Amino acid sequence: MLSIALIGCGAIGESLLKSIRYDNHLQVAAIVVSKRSIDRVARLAETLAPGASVSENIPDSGIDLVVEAAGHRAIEAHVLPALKRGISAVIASVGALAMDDLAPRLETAATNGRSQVHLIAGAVGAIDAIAAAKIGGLDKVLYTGKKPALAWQGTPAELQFNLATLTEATVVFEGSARDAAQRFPKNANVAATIALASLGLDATTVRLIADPKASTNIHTIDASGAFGELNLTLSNRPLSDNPKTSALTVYSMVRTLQNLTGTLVI
Ligand SMILES: NC(=O)C1=CN([C@@H]2O[C@H](COP(=O)(O)OP(=O)(O)OC[C@H]3O[C@@H](n4cnc5c(N)ncnc54)[C@H](OP(=O)(O)O)[C@@H]3O)[C@@H](O)[C@H]2O)C=CC1
Ligand SMILES: O=C([O-])CC(=O)C(=O)O
Repeated sequence: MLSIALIGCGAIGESLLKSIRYDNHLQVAAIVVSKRSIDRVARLAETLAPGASVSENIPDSGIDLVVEAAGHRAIEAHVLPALKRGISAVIASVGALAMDDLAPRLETAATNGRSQVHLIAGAVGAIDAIAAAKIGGLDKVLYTGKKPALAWQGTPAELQFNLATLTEATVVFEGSARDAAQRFPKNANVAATIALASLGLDATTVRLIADPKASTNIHTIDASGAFGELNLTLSNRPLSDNPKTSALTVYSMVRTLQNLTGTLVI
């Protein structure tokens, strides 16, 4: 039985709790949330994670694994200290690794604590294939992320375009995966994931598109190298609680957790 501290209980966190509720190998022992969310999440936990503590901090003992679904700042506040304490972590907010020196700090914390960081594939696929292709040598990796226009609300795209009146698919960003992840922390985690698995944050090219005609989150990877070529398109249904986030992200998180407790894993 893996005893989990879930960090964040928004769209992903709540959906994750529903998905793993009856898994005999996983026990959510703690849910770590901001002060303002404690009452709301304590009510949710009564049915979705009975017995879990709900507080602002990871308990001092009894936790085997930290699962982050809270955003970039929570990694700094909760994941880094947990890794140093010897508690491994599963991270959803992979784009955070494009910030400052967070990636090497996570590595140092995990080395010192003899723990491990698992970055989920999240809303995208073929991470295994591009990571393998990298070993033979990659020439080009382009990620294109297209979402409904309103999924770009609250992002820098809103300052440049009137999202509510767009009539055509519009490129809202073109550049490196590092810039994309830094400027669109809630919409470009997969850009960072693809980059970290392939050519790196600075050499992986990203294009982000707001499309008023789209009803799904469409992720495309075009890669080429010594292995040949890869062209992948996913058309993901968004979570009802958060149109920025695809349901596949939750399933990817569940799969990661199941692989940590399973005996025959794929
Ligand atoms: N890898 C991938 O493919 C994807 C990754 N993501 C990442 O997952 C994260 C979660 O996504 P989603 O659930 O849709 O987002 P939501 O905004 O629905 O939920 C995030 C939750 O995290 C909580 N939170 C924020 N900061 C902290 C903190 N320091 N400590 C504890 N809780 C905190 C918020 O609560 P409060 O309001 O109380 O602060 C909120 O309830 C996103 O921020 C994004 O970075 C998202 C989609 C895909
Ligand atoms: O959920 C998605 O479709 C992808 C996403 O938001 C991200 O990469 O941050």
